[in-house]
Amino acid sequence: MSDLAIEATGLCRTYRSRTGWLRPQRQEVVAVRGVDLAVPRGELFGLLGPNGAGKTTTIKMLNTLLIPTAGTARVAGFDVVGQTREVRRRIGYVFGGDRGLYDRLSALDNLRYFAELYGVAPRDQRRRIAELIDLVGLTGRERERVEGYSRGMRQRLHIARGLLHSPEILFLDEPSIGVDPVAARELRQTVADLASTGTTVLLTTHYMAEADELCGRIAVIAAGRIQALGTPAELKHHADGRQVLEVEAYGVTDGQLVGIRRLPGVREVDLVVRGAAQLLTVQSDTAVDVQAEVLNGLSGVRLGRVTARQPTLEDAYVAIVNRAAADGSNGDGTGPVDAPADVAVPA
Ligand SMILES: Nc1ncnc2c1ncn2[C@@H]1O[C@H](COP(=O)(O)OP(=O)(O)OP(=O)(O)O)[C@@H](O)[C@H]1O
Repeated sequence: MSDLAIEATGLCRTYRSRTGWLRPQRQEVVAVRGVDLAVPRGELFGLLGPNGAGKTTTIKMLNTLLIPTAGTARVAGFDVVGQTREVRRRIGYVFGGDRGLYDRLSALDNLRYFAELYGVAPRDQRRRIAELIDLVGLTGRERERVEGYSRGMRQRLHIARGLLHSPEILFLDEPSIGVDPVAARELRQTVADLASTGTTVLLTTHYMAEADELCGRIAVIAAGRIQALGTPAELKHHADGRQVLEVEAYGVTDGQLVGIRRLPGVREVDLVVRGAAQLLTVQSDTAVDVQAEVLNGLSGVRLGRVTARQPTLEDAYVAIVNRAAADGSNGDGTGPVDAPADVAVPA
């Protein structure tokens, strides 16, 4: 038996579609362009990246829902193209969102139904379902209809469903999407508990903090390629030599952002909306003090708290994704990736 739960070599996927009906045109999107992965059994591995990076496409190839256009992958030791049945028997797949549960049924009845569907032996069903309800923290609520469940509870029930047939490997695609912070914390606890049972977990997420807390190693994917891979501590080195200035502001204009991006020593500029305020984050070289220049560039804007701090893993992630966008690191001239709304364009 291989020590690797997941191994991929040169995995690629191109989508071909047609647009227009009068003069149909063929369109090609290269979603994944040469992904190599080696995930040992029992690891909680994170796949992180901006929108459109290729995370879901990668997961779908690994769990046999999509055929790679090039490259190979083995999951639980079996080939994802030639041995789909063996792979499917050993994996679970849980994706974020609301689909896939019966609202009118209780959690218990949902799990009973899916246990039948997944072929869990009748004599094992009762014990397995009880174990899973306990694992995902729904004990005491299992007889209530799912329609009354919060998003977080539903998501934990999804995880229980994905684990019914005791998979060796669980793919968790954006489990915390749309879940409030408290429920997201409970969800993270569930994932951590699950990993401690020895199940290999491949988690995709947009949230660096989530990956940081949970994952042994993280691959940052952008433009269909792995741009960086390592433990959270290793990834943090991508922001070495930088310092971060955070400014709470009200009404920063695009023109001002462009001006700040052009300041000497500025490496990344990121603006996110936090309630009524904006949070401007400026990464700069430690050798250059940009604070006075940045505040000068914001003249006329009402400012709140101004904080200088050390870079976090999130800052390192922004640096990795932006570097990929800046050098169009697709390597084939297809240009930069789309940065998500909450990730800055490169300075
Ligand atoms: N069925 C499809 N047909 C055509 N293009 C597709 C299809 N599915 C995905 N794509 C494209 O492939 C690229 C990668 O998409 P993918 O869904 O794998 O990214 P992702 O990292 O999971 O993004 P997100 O975080 O937004 O879910 C994107 O450019 C996307 O538009």
